[in-house]
Amino acid sequence: MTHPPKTPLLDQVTYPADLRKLEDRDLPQLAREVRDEMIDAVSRTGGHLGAGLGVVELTIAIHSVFDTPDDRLIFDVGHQCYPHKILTGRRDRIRTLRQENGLSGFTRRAESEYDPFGAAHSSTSISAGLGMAIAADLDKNDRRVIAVIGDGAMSAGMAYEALNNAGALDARLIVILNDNDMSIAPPTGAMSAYLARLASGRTYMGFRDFGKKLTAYLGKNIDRAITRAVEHARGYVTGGTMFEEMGFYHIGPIDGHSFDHLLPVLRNVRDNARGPVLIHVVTQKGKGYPPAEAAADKYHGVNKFDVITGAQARVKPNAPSYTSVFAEALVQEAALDDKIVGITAAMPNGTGLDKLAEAFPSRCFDVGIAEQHAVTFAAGLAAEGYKPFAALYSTFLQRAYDQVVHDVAIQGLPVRFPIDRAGFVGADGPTHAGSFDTAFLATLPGFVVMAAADEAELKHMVRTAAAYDAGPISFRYPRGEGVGVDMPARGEILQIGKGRIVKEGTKVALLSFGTRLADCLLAAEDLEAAGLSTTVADARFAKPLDHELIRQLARHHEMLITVEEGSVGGFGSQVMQYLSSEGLLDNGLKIRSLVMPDIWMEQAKPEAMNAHAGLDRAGIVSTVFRALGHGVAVGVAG
Ligand SMILES: Cc1ncc(C[n+]2csc(CCOP(=O)(O)OP(=O)(O)O)c2C)c(N)n1
Ligand SMILES: CC(=O)[C@@H](O)[C@H](O)COP(=O)(O)O
Ligand SMILES: [Mg+2]
Repeated sequence: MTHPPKTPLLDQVTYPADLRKLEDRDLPQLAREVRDEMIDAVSRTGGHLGAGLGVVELTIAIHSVFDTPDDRLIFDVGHQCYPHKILTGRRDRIRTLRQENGLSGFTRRAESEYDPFGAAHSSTSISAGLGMAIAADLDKNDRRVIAVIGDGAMSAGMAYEALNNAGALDARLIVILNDNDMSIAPPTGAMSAYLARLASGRTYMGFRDFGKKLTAYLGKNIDRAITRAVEHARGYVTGGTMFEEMGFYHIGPIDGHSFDHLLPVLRNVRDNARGPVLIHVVTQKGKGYPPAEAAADKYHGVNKFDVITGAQARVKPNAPSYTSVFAEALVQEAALDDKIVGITAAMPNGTGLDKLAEAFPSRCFDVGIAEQHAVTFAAGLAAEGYKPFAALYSTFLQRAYDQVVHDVAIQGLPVRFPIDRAGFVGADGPTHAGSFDTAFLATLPGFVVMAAADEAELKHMVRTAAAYDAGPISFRYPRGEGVGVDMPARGEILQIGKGRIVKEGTKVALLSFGTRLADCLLAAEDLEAAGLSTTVADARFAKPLDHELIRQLARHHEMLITVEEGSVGGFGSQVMQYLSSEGLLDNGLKIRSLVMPDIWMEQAKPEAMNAHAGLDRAGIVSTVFRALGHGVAVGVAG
């Protein structure tokens, strides 16, 4: 590998049509060059490396055999799509990955006609593919639809809902199961074990007999009912796979890095498949880059790195990450209370629950990519007197909302919800932003909804949640590092529903919910310098609200501004509801509610996103000036 890479063959390929002009014998070289290009690019941008390295040959083979973009190719999650982007007219922008105004780190319809469906949350590809396959049938169009889904993504219930429906509809859908025996962490669950048995139990098929068998099953002029009966009988004789029992013709396992395996199978399926087909390919996450192959996480998500050594750039943090503060606080409380248990949905490292698993392996559960199950599993534990901490990213908690309402809130079960990645997350963009959790939780009767203003507050909230058994309780905190405050040896138990005044003033009141407090304090300095005496308060709770604090701020200030890194409908809306219902808006109080803007904000650095949203120091100051009728507007705050 040279750096920057020499790519004479790839230089001839801008789109798949160029790729399809190459001979089969050229494709291994093309794969080497795509890999080199991708490693070089991600070494400069950071991003998801391991998954894409594992599907270089598969991506090339699919674009070589199928007539993309007319044949639809959908990647599940989409974090493995960098080779696909390099081969579909976006190589020239691949070094803008996940940056402001750059390429998305996932597939996006708005970005390319080669991305027929956006992704980022997992396990959606089969459903979307089925929709497109049925649309093709209704249009009497013979386009093919291919969904590439990983073994990790196959641990989510939605994938089975789709398989179940596809099998029944006998849809012409091609599902390629990319089995690299990895999720972000090593996979969990019975499905993973089943796939491992399939991958090891059934030797790679010889292609002569395979070709005859596949053509016999898939043959154009043989009545489908007969072939399905034959296939079903085969299942009884040879022990059909779960996929076959669900109506799919199951092919594989085949070697997902061998063009000698991939090309004949894909061509045969392209030319003969009449019903749903599942092709089981076995690949290696991180393939072709030794530092990734050797890493426990296969370089799933990496910072910028040195291509030669694989050493990732590490910025020395000024303060511990919120995730590490949560994890350490939880382990500390779990050591004192054996009813505390942790649940993660395939994100042990991302949520920090790997630390709980190390300390108390029998009290930490990785349920796979199964957020709905995670929440109701936690509810079951709570029903039996345990104290479950279901740690989910804000964006992924969205997937389990009905479970939160129906299984936890209505029953008033004391499930604890540590909500990580709350607010803007930066490089992952709108699909991963933690925008809505306050809005969708604070509307639920009986829910306690907290937000940590800094890492010390987070430690208090972990202790408070551990001690709170009266019903469901959540606490949100952002991606990244804290602000560098002094840390208590152990968190304190906060009084439920009580906020705190951080700075006394008389004219303007800034009421913060969450980590925007730091910017509120800086804005207060600027406002004081402009002669505006400013109070800063930390609400701590969006539910129950601190009515006494809010009344005091409303009655003794000319202006009240709420600030939160969340969508409209959250904390500020709760405060407005209270103020209006109490008649506290009837005496001319100037009020503004600063929230994340009502747009899908594309990826950028989180601080830039907060500035664009008017949620930073300058945006808060300009809002006050505008509301008081003087000064210039800064930022785009609405
Ligand atoms: C609903 C949801 N939960 C969690 C995640 C986080 N996540 C991203 S990729 C991934 C693992 C995917 O594993 P697999 O499908 O096997 O793909 P691989 O990385 O192995 O190629 C997870 C858990 C997500 N994207 N969506
Ligand atoms: C693809 C995916 O969904 C995860 O890898 C996600 O990008 C992780 O986000 P963090 O980097 O914030 O842990
Ligand atoms: Mg995998």
